[in-house]
Amino acid sequence: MLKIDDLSKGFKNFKLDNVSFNLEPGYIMGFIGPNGAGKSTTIKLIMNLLKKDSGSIKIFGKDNVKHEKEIKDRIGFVYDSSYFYEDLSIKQMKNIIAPFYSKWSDNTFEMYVKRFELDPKQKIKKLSKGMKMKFSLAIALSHEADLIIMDEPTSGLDPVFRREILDVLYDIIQDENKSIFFSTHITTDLEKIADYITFINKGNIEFSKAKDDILESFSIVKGSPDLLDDDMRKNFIYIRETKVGFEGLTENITKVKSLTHDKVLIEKPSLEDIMVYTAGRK
Ligand SMILES: Nc1ncnc2c1ncn2[C@@H]1O[C@H](COP(=O)(O)OP(=O)(O)OP(=O)(O)O)[C@@H](O)[C@H]1O
Repeated sequence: MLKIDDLSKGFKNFKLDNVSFNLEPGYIMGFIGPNGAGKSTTIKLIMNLLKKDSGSIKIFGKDNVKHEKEIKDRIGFVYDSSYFYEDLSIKQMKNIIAPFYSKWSDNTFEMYVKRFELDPKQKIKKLSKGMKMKFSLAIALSHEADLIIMDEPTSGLDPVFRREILDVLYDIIQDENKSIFFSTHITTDLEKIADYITFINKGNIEFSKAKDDILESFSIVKGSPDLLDDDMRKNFIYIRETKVGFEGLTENITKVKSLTHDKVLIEKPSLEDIMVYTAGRK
């Protein structure tokens, strides 16, 4: 579906550095990372809204620039800021967008408009942020796209809207030939629906793996500060220390257990823990 190899793009104060990852058909991949890590830059490069310096982006096995028109016909794209004409109504805007897609379906669009409780006569400028996102999503889902790409689709949405959007995404993925790639800061959403997580930090991919493998491979360790000698420290990605104890993230729990003779408390980290500790690593 999506294959990115050694993708680089430099700005004055930032470099997206040899980014590589793959997304197979039938899966949802979450794209996470701190502010300014390079998520939107990567998505813009995928959508050919920015020009890469080097590397390759293949979508449906084809170069994303050479075959842009054909590829975009099969992509549903949801961008984080509104790109609609504010003075038009939902229906008028839809009428402008629909002819660009070879497989546009008014029936599907109307189904989503109903499901999202949108009024087709309402002007775009009168829609709330959540309603605009729903409208974007209705557009993205109404032309039988095989790949849905979204930049922070759930940001700023309340939990009820968010859950509904996650349900829609989950329904789409029941078709094993479709995939979804989306960036988000809301890692709990990914814990619910993502199959794969790609984590970018300062323009570099930290990991791109199955969510279950990620959650399985990391552990949070809590213990007394006197356990932290140099040997022990080497096993941690990040350690937060106070006078009374430490808390650290490790990928090497067997070694930590043997060094501490089980005198530590071990917990399973959330994706947020993994992201925060990995990003905080010195
Ligand atoms: N057109 C541009 N010109 C110069 N620098 C840019 C440009 N676009 C992005 N950047 C810089 O590239 C870096 C990565 O930005 P990007 O928007 O990709 O991050 P992000 O991971 O999407 O962040 P956020 O989570 O805050 O949305 C930032 O330092 C940003 O200032």
